[in-house]
Amino acid sequence: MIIGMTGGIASGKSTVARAFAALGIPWVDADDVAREIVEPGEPALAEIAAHFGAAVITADGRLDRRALREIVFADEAQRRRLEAITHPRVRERLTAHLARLEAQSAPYVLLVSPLLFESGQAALVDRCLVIDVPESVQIARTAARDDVDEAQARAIVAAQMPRQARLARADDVIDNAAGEDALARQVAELDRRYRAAADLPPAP
Ligand SMILES: CC(C)(COP(=O)(O)OP(=O)(O)OC[C@H]1O[C@@H](n2cnc3c(N)ncnc32)[C@H](O)[C@@H]1O)[C@@H](O)C(=O)NCCC(=O)NCCS
Ligand SMILES: Nc1ncnc2c1ncn2[C@@H]1O[C@H](COP(=O)(O)OP(=O)(O)OP(=O)(O)O)[C@@H](O)[C@H]1O
Repeated sequence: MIIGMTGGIASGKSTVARAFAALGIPWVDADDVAREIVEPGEPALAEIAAHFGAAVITADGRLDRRALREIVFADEAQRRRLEAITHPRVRERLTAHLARLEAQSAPYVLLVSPLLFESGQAALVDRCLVIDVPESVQIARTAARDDVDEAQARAIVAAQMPRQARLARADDVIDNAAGEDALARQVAELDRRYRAAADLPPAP
């Protein structure tokens, strides 16, 4: 069984994934895979350089992520162009990662992705788990964590699926506006349900 975990920027996906990992559940993160496919030498990086120009490539030939971020979150057409280059490759590599994880005979596995619904990755999973927080919490946590100002955090949130639309597609929801204790309880309860669905005993 593959659980797709999603939520907007800074909703807490990595934090929740670590809590599942502590219960023995393996996971793959779409943001990590999206980084792998633009490493030097990868065809996606060459396509990005051809379309966006030298301004998005650093002196040592790597992707200048900040420069590209500033372009694509200010211009939807450019963001769509970037996604046309990256998303098919991300999906292809995720499929291979998930097959490898499933072969490890874990009770179930997690695909963690900010764009599970937006980029067609939901087709790769059996159930969708949404990590839900109000937008104000997302913006505050993004600005506190990343090298991103509040206006850009708002632009990134605006480029993602609206909160209510995401919730409407959820099979399960974790409310991550509450504290870490409440989060741990919700993860333990879901883990019990997922193991029961997979017909396996609970974690010790
Ligand atoms: C624009 C890029 C270069 C910015 O890089 P940066 O290191 O600043 O951010 P990072 O990759 O860590 O992403 C941070 C968050 O931004 C959000 N985000 C990233 N890409 C997108 C997008 N196309 N649409 C909406 N939100 C996005 C996600 O919530 C993500 O978790 C990078 O995000 C990118 O290449 N995006 C396109 C690939 C993609 O869609 N990745 C998302 C997972 S498939
Ligand atoms: N329940 C919580 N209470 C307080 N802070 C939290 C909680 N959950 C997560 N955070 C903090 O919020 C920030 C975002 O969390 P995290 O990195 O897990 O989100 P994410 O959804 O994986 O983000 P992204 O996809 O943007 O990388 C982190 O700084 C994290 O420590």
